[in-house]
Amino acid sequence: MNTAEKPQKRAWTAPHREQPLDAVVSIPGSKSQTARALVLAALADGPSTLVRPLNSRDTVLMAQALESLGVEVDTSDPERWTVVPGELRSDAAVDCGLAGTVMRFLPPVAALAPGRVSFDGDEAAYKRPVKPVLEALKALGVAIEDEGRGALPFSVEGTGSVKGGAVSIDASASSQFVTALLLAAPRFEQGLELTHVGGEIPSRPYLDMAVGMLREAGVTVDDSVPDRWKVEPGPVAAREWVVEPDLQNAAPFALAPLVVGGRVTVTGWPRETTQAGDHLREVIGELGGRTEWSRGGLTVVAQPMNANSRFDLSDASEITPTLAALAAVTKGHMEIRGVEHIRGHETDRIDAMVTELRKIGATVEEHADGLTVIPGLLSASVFETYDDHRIAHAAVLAGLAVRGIELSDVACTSKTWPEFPEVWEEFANGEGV
Ligand SMILES: O=C(O)C1=C[C@@H](OP(=O)(O)O)[C@@H](O)[C@H](O)C1
Ligand SMILES: C=C(OP(=O)(O)O)C(=O)O
Repeated sequence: MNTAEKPQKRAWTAPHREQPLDAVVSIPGSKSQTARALVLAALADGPSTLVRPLNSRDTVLMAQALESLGVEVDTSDPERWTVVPGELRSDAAVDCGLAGTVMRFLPPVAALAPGRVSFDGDEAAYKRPVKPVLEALKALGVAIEDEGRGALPFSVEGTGSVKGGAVSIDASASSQFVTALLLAAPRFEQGLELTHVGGEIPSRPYLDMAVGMLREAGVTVDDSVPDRWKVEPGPVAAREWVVEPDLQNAAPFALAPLVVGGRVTVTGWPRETTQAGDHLREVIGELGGRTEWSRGGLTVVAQPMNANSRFDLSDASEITPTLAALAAVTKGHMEIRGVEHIRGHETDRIDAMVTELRKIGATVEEHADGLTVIPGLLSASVFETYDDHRIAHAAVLAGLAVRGIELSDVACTSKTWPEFPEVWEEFANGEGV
């Protein structure tokens, strides 16, 4: 199992490449599916297995947190994790690291434990919003101690059961608030009727993923009314969860041919999926690239790029930094909108990309909900990565085009892919991976 420790910072020069690519890459499992499968397996009516789970800081933190809550999680076989649920324990201490999935998905699970469960995480995690989940739990009768912060650190004082019922939240800052409550809801005595009240919910495909996986576990979920979910109380079925490759982590690889030419195949890209990263296929097409199903996956083939583009990435916002970096090192204007909520991701990603792309010579206009990038005369810089794996992905894509870009820290990629630097190096320098 990979370590859940906050990684030591490591400066790293991104590899530069001039020749077109011809590569086939395998991407580790989806963070979001692994996190959901672990939670559902922990609440299930028997032992479950996860096939090809993601083994990275976020998912190891999730596994360790569940273990501290009394669930057996055996990660000794990296291809197959087994989860044996048990009586939930209190007096547990959950380390969330910087993982949104852990800090949001586990408080409703902790509410089912018979006592106090404390939550803490990295300093950068203290800025990330959790309030709507905590307020919803309070409204459902669960005692929470957060000194009014609505953020880490906090503790959940469970009584061994949650009554459930109707509750409203504002999920405009993160879809994870909804997912968190839905995943634990079948174990609430009365189930849950959850209504979203507020601005648009971002990252909607993740809600389809949550509802889809709940249904696969035999739970009845009614999502027929927009922004309202009804989850019936009942057992969560133990099962085998087969985890797909993580399509968000595929982004820098899939976009690389648009920078240096050639073609790249991401193996095992599912033909049908609820993963938000699947939106990349559409984005690549709109940029002028071609995608085809070949060589055991999705192949991206470089073609002359379209000059100007505009994207609403509210559904797939995690690709914003990487796409913005692509815009800086290719041609034309790119406007990205609909992603105000990424200011509350691992770092303020809009602010970070505006700063770092200007440093390498791009002209960047900042909007409340996005940015517009116009390439300029580019030169190498130290690219600050702000503890954020997606900013590191952006930096390496820029580094393919601009020789000598140094990432202030590449170890932050361990959040979702500890081997990322070595895999990227081999990809960028080699004939194929
Ligand atoms: O539920 C999930 O697994 C996720 C939902 C999204 O969160 P937001 O809705 O906060 O964007 C996404 O950005 C995150 O990487 C994973
Ligand atoms: C926003 C992200 O992560 P988290 O699950 O921590 O919110 C991400 O992985 O891009």
